[in-house]
Amino acid sequence: MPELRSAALVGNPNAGKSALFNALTGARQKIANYPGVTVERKAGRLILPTGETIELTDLPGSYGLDATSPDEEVTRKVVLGELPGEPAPQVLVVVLDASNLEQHLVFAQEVIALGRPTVVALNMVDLAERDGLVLDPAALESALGVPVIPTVAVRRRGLPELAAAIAAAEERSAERPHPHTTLTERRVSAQAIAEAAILSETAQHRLHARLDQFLLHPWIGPLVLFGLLFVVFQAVFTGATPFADALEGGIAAVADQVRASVPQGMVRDFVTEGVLSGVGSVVVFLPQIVILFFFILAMEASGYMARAAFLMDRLMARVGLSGRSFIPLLSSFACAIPGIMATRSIADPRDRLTTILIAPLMTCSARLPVYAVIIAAFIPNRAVLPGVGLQGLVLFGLYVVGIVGAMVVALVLRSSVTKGAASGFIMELPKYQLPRAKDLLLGLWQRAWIFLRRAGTIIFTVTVVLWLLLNFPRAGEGQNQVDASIAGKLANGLAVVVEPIGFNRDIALSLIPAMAAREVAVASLATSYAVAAEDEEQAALALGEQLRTKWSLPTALAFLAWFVFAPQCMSTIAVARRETNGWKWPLFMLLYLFSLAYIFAGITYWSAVALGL
Ligand SMILES: Nc1nc2c(ncn2[C@@H]2O[C@H](COP(=O)(O)OP(=O)(O)OP(=O)(O)O)[C@@H](O)[C@H]2O)c(=O)[nH]1
Ligand SMILES: [Mg+2]
Repeated sequence: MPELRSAALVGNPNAGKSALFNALTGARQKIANYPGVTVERKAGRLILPTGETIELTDLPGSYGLDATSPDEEVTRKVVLGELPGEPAPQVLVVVLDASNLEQHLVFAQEVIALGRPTVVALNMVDLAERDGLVLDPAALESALGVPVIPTVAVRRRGLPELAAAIAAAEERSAERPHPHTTLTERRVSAQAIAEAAILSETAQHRLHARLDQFLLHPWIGPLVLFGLLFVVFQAVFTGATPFADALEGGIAAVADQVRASVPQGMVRDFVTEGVLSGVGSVVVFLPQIVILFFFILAMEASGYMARAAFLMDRLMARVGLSGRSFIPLLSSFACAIPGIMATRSIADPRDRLTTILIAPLMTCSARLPVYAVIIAAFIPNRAVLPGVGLQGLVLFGLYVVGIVGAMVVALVLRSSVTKGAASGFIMELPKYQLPRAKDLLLGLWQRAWIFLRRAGTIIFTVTVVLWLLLNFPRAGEGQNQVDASIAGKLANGLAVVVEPIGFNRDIALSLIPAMAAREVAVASLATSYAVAAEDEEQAALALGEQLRTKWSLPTALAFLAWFVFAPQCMSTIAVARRETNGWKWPLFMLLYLFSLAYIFAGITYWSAVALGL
């Protein structure tokens, strides 16, 4: 074989390819316990025991080389070397889930039959042992005709052996011509090979089977899911409050320090009004973000997420979608961008388009600061039932409105622009696993970092620009600075449009910069109130107190309703353009979401006024 330069990890979804990739290359690709996590190929550097460095590619999971979804197509093209200018990887590393051998052998045989240098990583042997399976790698090796290396990716077991086997992988096609086999033939032989490789099996599946009976029960299951989500939103409020208060106090103390030590003038105003009030008002939501992601990551790692998709399948079928759409939609709770990317695992193009179009309706974590600031200011912090706070309940309600909105929109789209029947849904349920503390902490750290980086880059930049636009031209004697500024004048124009739905000029002012990212709405409200403040004492007031004195309850509620729908995120539009190959659908998305935002904010405002709130 010519000098070894490249290898790729192939196998069924959820076999642990990305976990192996991370362990072998030191990368930090997302891993989670459900199929369809990786949707793009990703390359990294692997150093072999021989000292050579090769390029290792992580691929999306696949069930076969003739699969049709966009992510599986990537796998096929890379494996077969169909990408222009990119030769096929020299060594194929087939990753098998040892606890799910028979099923994973079906695709493995297809890859091995290509006759290329191949190594099998028999991964998750720890789970197989846990389930009472004793395997014989040697039997598997002789049945498959390629080296088989037992591994535990998450505990780094078997990695040096795997790397050595990659280095030693041999050219095989000449000696072992494989006839083309059909899927049925491969299924039959998969069963035979698995049987021969399994030395003994004790019935230890019982606990998990019982757990599934309970969690997948037609009506207990949804109840548990609903209850769980409910707990999450309660925790986001109650758990975060002390930390958020401490952060807020810290930022206020820094602002006081700046006021005391920097002489009065533009520099001081810039730091206190622009940076500390503006960016600081977003950063205080870090504890909420961390708590939300703690639950999301734990659900992903434990294997519960895929069960939730299974439970939702029936509901999704009613609106013309399948459980396949559930995972992209669920990812959209973090951010619509990975959510829209995750739709690549949906084979049916119309299912996929519908899912892309409704993904922005899922409440992404960027909305959390907006919701939380309004809820904390306007919704009394009292218990409706023992242990059930009103604030958490309202937050939960906002998430539900987003979900219901998405379902209604899906129903309408599926009977008009993306007309068609729901496609079937099959997804394998992953094994239950206890989330590993290290993975959880790493995941939380990554999410916290993403949040802080946004605050330091995009939110900071937009807030600085806004602060400049708010401060120039300077106000004359007796005139308010915001009224005199460029930003104030621009906002006056937009205010005419949004006044009918109960929005004031301050809100109009925050909506334009918030197109960059939703959290900017909070930062720009805080900055504009700090700039508009008559004196230092007023400027130092927390945003919540400013809102309470300046907004009516109907206005605050209309603002919440607006943010359930409004597509205020440039990056989402950009990703939708890339994933749908054109401007048509992102423009459609902008139009329908802004219309819904306007209509629902208006309905909310006028209903609240009519109710005398
Ligand atoms: N116990 C155990 N868990 C593992 C092992 N390898 C991976 N996992 C877990 O299995 C789950 C799936 O791992 P991934 O690496 O995301 O799987 P993948 O093959 O990349 O999946 P797709 O990207 O969806 O194709 C994760 O929860 C991992 O933590 C292993 O050897 N033992
Ligand atoms: Mg993966």
